Amino acid sequence: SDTKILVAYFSWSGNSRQIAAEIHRRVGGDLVEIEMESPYSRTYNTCLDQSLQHLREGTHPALKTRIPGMAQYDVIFLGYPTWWATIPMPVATFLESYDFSGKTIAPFNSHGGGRLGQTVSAIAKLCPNVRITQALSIHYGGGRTLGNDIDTWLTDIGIAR
Ligand SMILES: Cc1cc2nc3c(=O)[nH]c(=O)nc-3n(C[C@H](O)[C@H](O)[C@H](O)COP(=O)(O)O)c2cc1C
Repeated sequence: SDTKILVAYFSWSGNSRQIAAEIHRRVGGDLVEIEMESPYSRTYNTCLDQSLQHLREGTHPALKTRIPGMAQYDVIFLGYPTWWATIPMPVATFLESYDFSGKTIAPFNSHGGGRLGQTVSAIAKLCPNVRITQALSIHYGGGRTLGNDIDTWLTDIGIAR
C-alpha cells in the first residue's frame, strides 16, 4: 500500500528497542530512536530519581532526535516503557514536537507488571486529533511469544502485511 510508516521508540534498558526492531521487521518504513539531548543516567536508581523529578515538575526534556519529514507519515508506531504508570517524559516531548493531526498512532509498550498504565490516555491528551489504535503491551522483552503477539496485534489493528 501507499501507507508511510514510522516506527519511533524510546528505550532505557533495551526492551522497547527490541520490540521496535521486531515490529519494524514486519511493517517496514523508517525506524527512529527517540534520544534525549541529556540522557537519563545509566545507573538505575539515578534514572528513577531523574525521571520522577521530570514527571513531578512536568518537565519535557529536550531531544536530540529530530524528524523533519514527519508530515509524510500516515502511521506512527510509538514504543516506550511504562514509567511511573505513564509515558517517559521524553516521549511527551516527542508528541508535542510535531503535528500528528489526521495521523494514526499505534502504541506499543514494555512494562514490569503495570501493563499500559495511563500511557494511552497521556498520548491522547497530548495528541487530540489523532486516531490511536489498540495498544500492544509486552512484559519486559516478551520472551518466546513476542513474534506471535506482534503478529496478532498487527492483524487486530489492520496493519498486517
Ligand atoms: C524510571 C522507571 C520507572 C518504571 N516504572 C514502571 C511502572 O510504573 N510500571 C511498570 O510496570 N514498570 C515500570 N518500570 C519497568 C519498565 O517498564 C520495564 O523494565 C521495561 O521493560 C523497560 O523498557 P526499556 O528496556 O525499553 O527501557 C520502570 C522502569 C524505570 C527505569
